[in-house]
Amino acid sequence: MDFAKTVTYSPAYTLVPTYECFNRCSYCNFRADPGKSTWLTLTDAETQLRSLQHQGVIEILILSGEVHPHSDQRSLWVQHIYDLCELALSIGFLPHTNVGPLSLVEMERLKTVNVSMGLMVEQVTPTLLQTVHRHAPSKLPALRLQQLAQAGELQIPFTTGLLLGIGETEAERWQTLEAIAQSHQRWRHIQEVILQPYSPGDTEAWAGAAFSPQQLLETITLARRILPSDIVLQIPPNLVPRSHLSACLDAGARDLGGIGPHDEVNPAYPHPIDVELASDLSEAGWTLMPRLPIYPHYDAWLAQALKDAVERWRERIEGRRQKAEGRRVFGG
Ligand SMILES: O=c1nc2n(C[C@H](O)[C@H](O)[C@H](O)CO)c3cc(O)ccc3cc-2c(=O)[nH]1
Ligand SMILES: C[C@H]1O[C@@H](n2cnc3c(N)ncnc32)[C@H](O)[C@@H]1O
Ligand code: MET
Ligand code: SF4
Repeated sequence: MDFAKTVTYSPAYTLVPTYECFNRCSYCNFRADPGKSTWLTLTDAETQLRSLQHQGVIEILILSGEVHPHSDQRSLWVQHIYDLCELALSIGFLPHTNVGPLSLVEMERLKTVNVSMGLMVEQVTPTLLQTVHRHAPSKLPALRLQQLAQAGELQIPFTTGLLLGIGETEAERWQTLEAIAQSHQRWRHIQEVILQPYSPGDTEAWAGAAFSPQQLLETITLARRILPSDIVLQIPPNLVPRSHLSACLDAGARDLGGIGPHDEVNPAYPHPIDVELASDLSEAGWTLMPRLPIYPHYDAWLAQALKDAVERWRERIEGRRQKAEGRRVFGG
C-alpha cells in the first residue's frame, strides 16, 4: 500500500515570443520597451525545442510581453504566438499560453493550439492602478476578470492566480479569491490557482519587500477555505524558501507549477532541480509526480488532434509513474 502524499509539477520549458510590453508593471523584471526587443524567430524556437526532445519536458509555456490591442503589430504578434504553439505541438510538446488579455476571436483561435491557457488576475484591488499598475492598462481588474469569463465561455482549461505582496490588504486578497471562485462556479474551468509571492528582482522599478513565507502560509489556508475543492493550489518552489515548502503543502498547496531550466519572470530565482526537490520532499513524506499542463477531467474540451496528443502523454506519464512505484515497492 502506498500512503505517500503526492504533490505534482509540470516538466516545462518557456518560450518568449517577445519581451517588449506596452505595460510597465513596476514589479516586472521581464519587460523591454516596445521596439527594443527582437521577436523570437521560428527557426530559433525550433532549434531550442528540438534540443529538448527526450529530455523529459512535456509543457511549452508561451509567455510574452504584450503588444497594444490597437497597435498595427497586434495581429502579427498573435499569429506569431499561434505559429510557436503549432511548432511546439508538431515536435510533440503540449503548449500552455499566457500572454496577457486577448480578444474573444484571438482566444478562440489560440484555443486550437493550446491544451490550456492562463492569465493571472493579480489582485482585484482598484487602488493598485495608482501604484504598481499605474502604467499597466492591461491590469485593470475588470479586464482580467472578463478574461476568466471569456475562457469559461470558450471552455478553455484555465490557470489563474494572485500576485501577493504588491500593496493589497488581506481583505483584498479575500476579494480576489472570491472573484475567482465565482467565475469557477459558473464555468468550472479553473484548473489551478497560482499563489505567487512577489519577489524582488534586479531590473524592476519598484523593489518592494518580498512577500513573507509566513503570510504565504496564511494565504494558502485562506485560499483553501474560499476556493472550490476541485481547484488545485500552485506555489512556485523557487520563490518559497526550502524551509517553508512542506508547511505550504500541509496548508493545502498541491502543485509546484512548471519547473524548467530558467524562470523567465523571476530570473534571479533559479528553479530547484527536480531530483533534489523530490528528495527534499520525500523526507517530509511527499512524493513528487510529473503532470501534464491539462488536468484529466478537461480532456473532453479539446479538439480531437489535441486530445490525441494529450492521450499519448498520459500513457507515457503513467508508464513513468509505474516505474517509479516499482522502484519504491521493490527497492530497485
Ligand atoms: O516558471 C514560471 N511559470 C509560470 N507559469 C507556468 C505554470 O506554472 C504552468 O504553465 C501551469 O501550471 C500549466 O501547467 C504561469 C502560468 C500561467 O498560466 C500564469 C502565470 C504563470 C506564471 C509563471 C511564472 O512566473 N514562472
Ligand atoms: C507571469 C506572472 O508573473 C508574475 N510576476 C511578475 N513580476 C513578478 C515578480 N517580481 N515576482 C513574482 N511574480 C511576478 C505576475 O503575476 C505575472 O502575471
Ligand atoms: N504580460 C503577461 C501578464 O502580465 C504575461 C507575462 S508577465 C511577465 O499577464
Ligand atoms: S508583468 Fe506582464 S504586463 Fe506587466 S510589464 Fe511585465 S510583461 Fe508587461
